[in-house]
Amino acid sequence: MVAEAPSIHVKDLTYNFPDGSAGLKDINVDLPPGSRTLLIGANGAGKTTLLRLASGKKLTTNGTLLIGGVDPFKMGLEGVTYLGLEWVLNPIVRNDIYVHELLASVGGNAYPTRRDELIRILDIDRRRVQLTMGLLRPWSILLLDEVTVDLDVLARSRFLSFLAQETMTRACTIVYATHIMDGLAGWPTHLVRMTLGTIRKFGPVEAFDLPPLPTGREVGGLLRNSALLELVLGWLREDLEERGPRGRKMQQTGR
Ligand SMILES: Nc1ncnc2c1ncn2[C@@H]1O[C@H](COP(=O)(O)OP(=O)(O)OP(=O)(O)O)[C@@H](O)[C@H]1O
Repeated sequence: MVAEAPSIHVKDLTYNFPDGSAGLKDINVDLPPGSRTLLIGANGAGKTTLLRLASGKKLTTNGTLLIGGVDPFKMGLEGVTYLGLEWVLNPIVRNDIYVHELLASVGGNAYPTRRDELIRILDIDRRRVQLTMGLLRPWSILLLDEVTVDLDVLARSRFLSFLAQETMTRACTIVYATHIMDGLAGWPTHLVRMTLGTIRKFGPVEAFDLPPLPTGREVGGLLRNSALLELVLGWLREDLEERGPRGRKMQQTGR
């Protein structure tokens, strides 16, 4: 990890949506410089909301949010990149502009080495150029909101290696919200577990008890999952049991 990379510090942060509904409650998280964090939680747990707040796109309702020691909303921070699906699936990629022209339009020619490396790693075609455009400028904080759904497993694996390499060679810090645990073993340095707008637990990967895997390549005829996926499956089952089925209230009141 590179020491001058920014840290992420969130203290007693509560956020309500403009319609008054609760978004995040009492969030406390500390992620060190140069860390690679996986943000994990069921649909609707608040991952996107937290990432967008950290990117400075929303005003924090109360509490403290500091990226590299400063408030991203007030400072309009340079070097904080938020990439979500709305960015990578933007229909711009379906028009006829060439890859190099698109990359040049976001300053690609200023970073020829990064541009060419990203083109190689992502095996760029028009669908992937959008992701490259978002990653091109050397960010110091990357907030990724599952952007790899469109990548095949080889491209995703190379992309994850590229991100790990970035944190080891430049001053940068990554938070990645994903539901796809495939190929992530060994990638994160930290985990954050979110449930219903709250942080359930966070810390270095070593602080989490990864469930023991059954020995042998197969279990009951199925290939075994990674320890990370087993851990996350356990969390989501627990969340589901605690929360109950969606729409239960509606069903009850409708009877
Ligand atoms: N602008 C908004 N106004 C009111 N409620 C919202 C708004 N945006 C999101 N929500 C609600 O807040 C909750 C958290 O949403 P969020 O998108 O942060 O979850 P998430 O963990 O990223 O989910 P997913 O895994 O499905 O992307 C959800 O119940 C969502 O419906």
